[in-house]
Amino acid sequence: MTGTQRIGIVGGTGYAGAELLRLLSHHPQAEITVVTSRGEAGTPVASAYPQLDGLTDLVFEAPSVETLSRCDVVFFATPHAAAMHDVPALLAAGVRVIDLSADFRLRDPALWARWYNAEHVAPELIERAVYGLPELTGRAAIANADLVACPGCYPTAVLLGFMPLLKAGIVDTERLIADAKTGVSGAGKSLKPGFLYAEMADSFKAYGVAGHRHLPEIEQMLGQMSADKPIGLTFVPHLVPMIRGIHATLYGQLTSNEHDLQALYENAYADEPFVSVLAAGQTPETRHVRATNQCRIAVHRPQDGAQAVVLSTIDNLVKGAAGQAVQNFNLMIGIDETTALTQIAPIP
Ligand SMILES: NC(=O)C1=CN([C@@H]2O[C@H](COP(=O)(O)OP(=O)(O)OC[C@H]3O[C@@H](n4cnc5c(N)ncnc54)[C@H](OP(=O)(O)O)[C@@H]3O)[C@@H](O)[C@H]2O)C=CC1
Ligand SMILES: CC(=O)N[C@@H](CCC(=O)OP(=O)(O)O)C(=O)O
Repeated sequence: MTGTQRIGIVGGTGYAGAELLRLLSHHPQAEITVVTSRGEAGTPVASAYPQLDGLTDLVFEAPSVETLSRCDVVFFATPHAAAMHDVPALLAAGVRVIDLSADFRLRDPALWARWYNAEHVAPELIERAVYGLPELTGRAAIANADLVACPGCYPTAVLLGFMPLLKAGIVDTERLIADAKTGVSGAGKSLKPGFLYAEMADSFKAYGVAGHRHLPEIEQMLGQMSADKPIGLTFVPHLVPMIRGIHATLYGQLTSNEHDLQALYENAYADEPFVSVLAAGQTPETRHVRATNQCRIAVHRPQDGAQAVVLSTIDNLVKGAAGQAVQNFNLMIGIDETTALTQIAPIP
């Protein structure tokens, strides 16, 4: 086990960066050393977040490799196509990197370029990056990594929901459906007219139906967990008027009648600290995972038919972003994976 780690957070004024600050402020082995913002450089961090009054004297700094090299571990909570510019120099300086953005999630840089409308500037590092979904990737690979690509929020909910079915090989992998809903914090803090209160409160809509950038990421990882079977996924995201939370309803055509799906899911996640399988017949709710690193899953087989229906819920900012990043951090430094991640959702 390593000692206290000096932490850098790039993108400290954004929602995912703020969530990292919230979680790491009480982490026994994290000393937050650098928090960046280009727009707020020079401003005290606690003036942006009164919740942190008395907990930090830090001042936002402009991001630079020189500044961030003072850290042992740097978290990037920046929009896509930002981290890839600085990661090569940070790794060369011996800094370990946990990237919450999509820069190192896709194995194929040409596919990445198509979905993210940019040329990848560090394609040579993609192989080196470990996909940071501990329940799928395995702990040893993450522990040994110096570059972790944290999954997207929708991929986390969808992959954890489908994984037992695909690993057991009992669904048609070419006819999978993921119907997912997210809260508005998924879109980040920057101002966008479509996310004004008057535009989205008391309303509900699908978006990205023709193709969302999480589709290739989900397909890539579904392929990996099903021993490279061909994958066909219909993925439709929706925006619901809540702040946090993802609810994914997943459909898979069963190819075998012989499985007790409830037992399959309970066994698959029996040892996972952050995945709870609900009792038969129950349905998860986003409020029960709010501000926690939990994924709550229920598996159903309506009318004992050929369709498995899986309901998967997470908090997009925690298990879908900052919490998962801290889970990876804990594994990387060899401490209990649940450190600083044992929050209980507020009631009500
Ligand atoms: N919100 C969510 O639910 C989830 C987010 N993520 C990912 O986390 C990342 C951050 O998302 P989110 O917090 O929502 O986004 P926000 O828009 O809320 O925040 C972005 C942050 O990055 C900083 N920033 C922007 N551009 C750059 C740049 N070129 N270099 C350095 N800093 C920059 C901004 O501050 P400033 O401009 O002042 O520097 C701001 O602090 C994204 O990649 C997102 O996809 C992942 C899963 C879920
Ligand atoms: C409401 C909303 O816009 N949600 C975002 C969620 C994605 C996100 O946060 O980005 P990651 O790829 O890092 O997970 C979206 O659909 O693009």
